[in-house]
Amino acid sequence: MSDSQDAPHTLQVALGERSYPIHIGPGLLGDPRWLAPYLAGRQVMIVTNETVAPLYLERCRAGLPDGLEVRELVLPDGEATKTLASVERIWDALLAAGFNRRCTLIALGGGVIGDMAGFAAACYQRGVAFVQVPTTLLAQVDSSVGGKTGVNHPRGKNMIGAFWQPRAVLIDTDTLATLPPRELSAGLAEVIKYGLIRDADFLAWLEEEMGALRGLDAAALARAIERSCALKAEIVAEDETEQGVRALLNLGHTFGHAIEAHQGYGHWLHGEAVGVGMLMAAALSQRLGWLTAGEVERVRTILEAAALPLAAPADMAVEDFLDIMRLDKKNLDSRLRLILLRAPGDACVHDETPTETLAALLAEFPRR
Ligand SMILES: NC(=O)c1ccc[n+]([C@@H]2O[C@H](COP(=O)([O-])OP(=O)(O)OC[C@H]3O[C@@H](n4cnc5c(N)ncnc54)[C@H](O)[C@@H]3O)[C@@H](O)[C@H]2O)c1
Ligand SMILES: O=C(O)C(=O)C[C@@H](O)[C@H](O)[C@H](O)COP(=O)(O)O
Ligand SMILES: [Zn+2]
Repeated sequence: MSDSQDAPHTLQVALGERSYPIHIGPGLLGDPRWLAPYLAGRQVMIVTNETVAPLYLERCRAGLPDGLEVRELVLPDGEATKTLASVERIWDALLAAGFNRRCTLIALGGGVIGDMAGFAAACYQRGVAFVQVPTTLLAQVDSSVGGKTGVNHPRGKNMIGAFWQPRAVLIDTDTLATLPPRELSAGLAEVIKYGLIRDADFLAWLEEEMGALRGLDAAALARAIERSCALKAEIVAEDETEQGVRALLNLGHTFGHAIEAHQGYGHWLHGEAVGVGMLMAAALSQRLGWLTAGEVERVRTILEAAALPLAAPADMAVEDFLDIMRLDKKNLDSRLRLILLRAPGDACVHDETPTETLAALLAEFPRR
């Protein structure tokens, strides 16, 4: 890549006085220019996990200016640890260190760390500063932006949480070099989501560039991250607390969250469950007469090219799906609200799917 491509790009999440930048580029971690401006005071806690710490904790620490009181908390890894008990560990560590309201939490890791550290920041002494330093593709394109924080409940994903915006998002694209291929594919599911809900040109570009993206081509990844963040920032700025358009970001999630909860958190990666959930949403859209068979096939083909699963778990019956989907946070007045596709690149919120149509889709969708 040329120097100009290497220079970090900055986007803005426009939320009035809580607006914040998303810096995207290689080599950001370890460079004090990027973290220092967003620290609330001298007390800083880096929250990370056992996988990420040996890879990037030292570099993150090196990116902090001298003279700070820096603590590190290394949590266990995995979606199954996205619990209130883990968040309590963060609060315990903050109190043990005597951290006050002007402390800053740095979330160094994937979406699990980001969601938990963000929720800990939202509640500690009724709210302290935090900075997102996402190290998975999924976290870089989605979870680090927009301020949804929280933890899982055995009955449902992200059931306990808060909207709490970070002071900045720092995306060091170099961190993707160590990401396992399965995690890269999981992140690609959320990237494909943006194309499907709002940007048909981006979807077509992704179809062309999927090989480059899976091969960790730096320029292709940088473009995918930037376009994804721009679309998310635009939607969040329009509807921070999901009263309307933000719900489109949930394409595939009503089905996907049901799979994650039913299978036991961590057995299916979030992105894998969302990927197959988007195919289910596309297939349901076809049953409602909105998508053609060819358009559903297009969705299936791009998910396959991203090496994502295309079938639901063999042991999930129709009622297993419906029981969990009835608890979904989008539902109002006991009606299921689903995100469906009018066309690739054009999603909508729909709460009038006949139960028999949904049940038939769930019964007939392929299992693996
Ligand atoms: N808040 C939101 O808006 C939002 C959006 C999307 C997803 N989420 C949540 O995010 C979570 C999924 O995030 P995720 O996919 O990042 O999972 P994750 O946080 O579990 O990270 C995936 C795996 O990659 C490892 N890892 C992280 N960075 C690495 C690196 N650079 N190199 C090697 N390994 C690395 C992690 O330790 C973990 O094992 C789910 O809990 C999901 O609900 C939240
Ligand atoms: O930011 C959003 O809004 C999203 O829906 C993004 C999703 O990719 C993400 O998985 C989110 O955590 C789901 O939110 P939830 O409210 O359905 O738990
Ligand atoms: Zn998601």
